[in-house]
Amino acid sequence: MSPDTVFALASGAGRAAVAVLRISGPRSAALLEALAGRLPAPRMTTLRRLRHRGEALDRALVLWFPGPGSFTGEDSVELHLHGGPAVVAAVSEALADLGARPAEPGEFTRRAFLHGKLDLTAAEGIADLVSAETEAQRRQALRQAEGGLATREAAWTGQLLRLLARQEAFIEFEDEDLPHDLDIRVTTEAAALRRELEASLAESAREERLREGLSIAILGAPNAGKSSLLNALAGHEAAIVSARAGTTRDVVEVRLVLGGVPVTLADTAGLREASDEIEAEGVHRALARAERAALRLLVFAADTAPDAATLSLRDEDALLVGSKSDLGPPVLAGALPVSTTTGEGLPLLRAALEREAARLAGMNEAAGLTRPRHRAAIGEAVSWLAHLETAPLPELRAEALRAALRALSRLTGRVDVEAVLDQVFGEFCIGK
Ligand SMILES: Nc1nc2c(ncn2[C@@H]2O[C@H](COP(=O)(O)OP(=O)(O)OP(=O)(O)O)[C@@H](O)[C@H]2O)c(=O)[nH]1
Repeated sequence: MSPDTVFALASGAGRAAVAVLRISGPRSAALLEALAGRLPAPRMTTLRRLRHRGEALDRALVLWFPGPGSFTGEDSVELHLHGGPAVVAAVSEALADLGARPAEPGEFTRRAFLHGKLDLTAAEGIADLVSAETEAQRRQALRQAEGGLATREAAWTGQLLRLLARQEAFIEFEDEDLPHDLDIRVTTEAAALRRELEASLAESAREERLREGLSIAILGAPNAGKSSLLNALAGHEAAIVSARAGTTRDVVEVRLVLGGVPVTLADTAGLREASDEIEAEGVHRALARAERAALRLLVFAADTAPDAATLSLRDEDALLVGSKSDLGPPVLAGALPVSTTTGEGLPLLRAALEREAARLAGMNEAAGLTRPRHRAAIGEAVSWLAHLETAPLPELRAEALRAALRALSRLTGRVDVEAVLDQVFGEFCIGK
């Protein structure tokens, strides 16, 4: 059964100068002919009047992409319509009337994957490009869409296949004149590859934070000036500031961009023995947020002694802020003096935050793992390679290598281990 022919608005919804309707599937050419007359030359922009059942619908630029040289790999059409909702609706109705159906979310990219036009990591990169909000996210997404991660995966897969071919040769031609240390070399090289994969896992937290946004929590005693700090960094009055201790009860969030990294900055309830159950819940939420945040801003006011609850949150992912510096020097050595009243220290704090954002969520040198799905696949390959190192028999080691290959192939969703292995092993043939 041939697949449906689908259509969807590729540009944003609502009124616009131009709306792009995309059509993909075996009936694309027939639909275009029905609406616009004879087919234009492939990939050439042509101005046509679109008609359906005797009714003129629009004058539009039409493009005809014969498969497989299209985004989806199928016959495809693009209609660049006038962007009014009524025009889009009329042309969509005509397409449905002619037997096409509206596409599901992501269906064009899914079809491109099924036709081998891109692998899963590239498809994810395209999804990330569409939702990228900052410059660093755009660069990260583009690198993945252009095959950065797939290239690394291919290199790792290539290494594993060579190891497997050698391990198989060792099993199959055991009695023959093979280098006697072939078997040991497989284990040593597998261990080196395992360490490389582990390094990519260690780096993955930064890439994931960049893709998802970095979480920063502001913590401190009641009245330390946390809400004032959030408002100063956000540039607007997001949180209520008052002289009454215990004003902030829930977590208040603002979105910022720091050094190209999208950040969620959260103001939290002051840490102290709560006087009622609402405040107790607020403190509970503050501590939960502190736990989840990649970076903690610990705020100590110049007019109060450092409190134990906030002090206990000090670690390498905490930045100490000495607030209300207009009232005196910070009470804690190493705290950055800041006053939201005079503005002192705010540029320095912002610079420190940008540095931390780059450290915690910057792009890596090599294309990295940006999703839990990637981490899971690599993590599984790592545990199979660790397994190999202790496996007592060559057959078990070969099996561990196959399992590692299968785990890796889930990254791109494209590699057929057996097929590639036939090819590699065929080349390896030792005169037999
Ligand atoms: N002198 C001075 N006062 C400040 C400064 N920042 C905040 N304050 C005052 O300190 C009091 C508490 O400020 P908030 O920002 O509400 O403090 P908070 O830590 O969010 O307080 P809770 O919500 O109770 O936990 C208010 O009266 C502010 O005006 C500052 O830089 N200098």
